[in-house]
Amino acid sequence: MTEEKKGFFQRIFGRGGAPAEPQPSPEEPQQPRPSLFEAELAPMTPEPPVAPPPPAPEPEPVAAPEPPRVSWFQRLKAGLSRSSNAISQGIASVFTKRKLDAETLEEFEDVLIQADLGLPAATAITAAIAKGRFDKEIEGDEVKTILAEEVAKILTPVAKPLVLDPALKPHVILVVGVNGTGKTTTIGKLSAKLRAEGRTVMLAAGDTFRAAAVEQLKIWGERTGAAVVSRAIGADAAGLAFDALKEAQAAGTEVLIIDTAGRLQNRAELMAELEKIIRVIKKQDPAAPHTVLMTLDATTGQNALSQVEIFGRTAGVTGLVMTKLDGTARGGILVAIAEKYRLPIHFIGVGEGVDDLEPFEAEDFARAIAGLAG
Ligand SMILES: Nc1nc2c(ncn2[C@@H]2O[C@H](COP(=O)(O)OP(=O)(O)OP(=O)(O)O)[C@@H](O)[C@H]2O)c(=O)[nH]1
Repeated sequence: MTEEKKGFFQRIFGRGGAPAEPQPSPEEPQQPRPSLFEAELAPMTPEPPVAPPPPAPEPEPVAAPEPPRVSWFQRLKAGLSRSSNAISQGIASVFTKRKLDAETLEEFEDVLIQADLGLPAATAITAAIAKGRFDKEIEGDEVKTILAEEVAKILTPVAKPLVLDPALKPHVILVVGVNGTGKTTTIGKLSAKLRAEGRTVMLAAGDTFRAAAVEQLKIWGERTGAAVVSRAIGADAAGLAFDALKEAQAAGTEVLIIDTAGRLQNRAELMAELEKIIRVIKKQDPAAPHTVLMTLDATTGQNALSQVEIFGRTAGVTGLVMTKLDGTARGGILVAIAEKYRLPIHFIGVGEGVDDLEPFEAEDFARAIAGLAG
């Protein structure tokens, strides 16, 4: 993890936001806290000193420190441990010889492919390891460092903040993705961030198939102070999106986030419905949706590639959010996706809570997947 992380909002929205929460620093010496009791009894005018001086106040009992919340990097690292363990074990079993040779490199390439990084990335990383080191001694830790550097090279160009245009009222964000990938939860988290920044937000419950999804969005709306537009179950999702945009325009809302029903990318009729939603939104504002966010479940392996391919083509995805990176993620796939599609990755989800959405940081991710400390 980078030593000094910029403020969340600065990084994601490119302007000043809520100040970062003060972090507890256990090493710092405790400043003696002024006693409230003494302050209340302090005389208004100084009195002549009275001997003997009062005994020193009893030290205040120090409350037991609250157990620190697991940092998002620790959760990311734990979430990626399935991938990083497989890679670490692969490195330990492959780099057993004293000198680096072609067989070792080939076996290492296989380890990376098994970890979902994809052939082009695996080849590039293996070539970087071979460069200048062929027939020389190499340690596992050196391999990990090079791996992290090479993964960071692939991910850095796509680690981009989500930029909202403040001139738009509203800036329309359409959220798409396969069932259960975390669309509604991500919308709730995003809404919370935007509201904390003081922006007005409207949520459109475009998953008109599932009553539970509409309810879930309403709860997020209530929790985050965002208006929610919904219709009866079974209503036309495109019509709802159209109405929501009209309402947001009339109200001068700054950000409209439209939820959509989850759909498998190979269901042509559902993908056609998504196209219709976009067509109808464009009737109201030809430039909208300004952002098409796609959620990807990090526990999915290779299938994520075809999800990005087809949603990208059908819905014009402009950026990705990788969710569930706190679980048993198959993080390598993100490297393959970045290498192949070069779509911006705006955020990662590291839990189900409202604060568990973080800007995507290429270097942190690269170090975590290589099994290095943050
Ligand atoms: N651990 C973890 N769970 C998450 C994260 N994001 C979402 N979830 C959980 O994943 C499940 C599905 O999330 P939803 O937000 O309902 O997903 P969806 O894409 O809206 O689902 P559909 O409407 O069925 O398509 C819920 O149980 C969420 O709490 C995350 O970053 N980490």
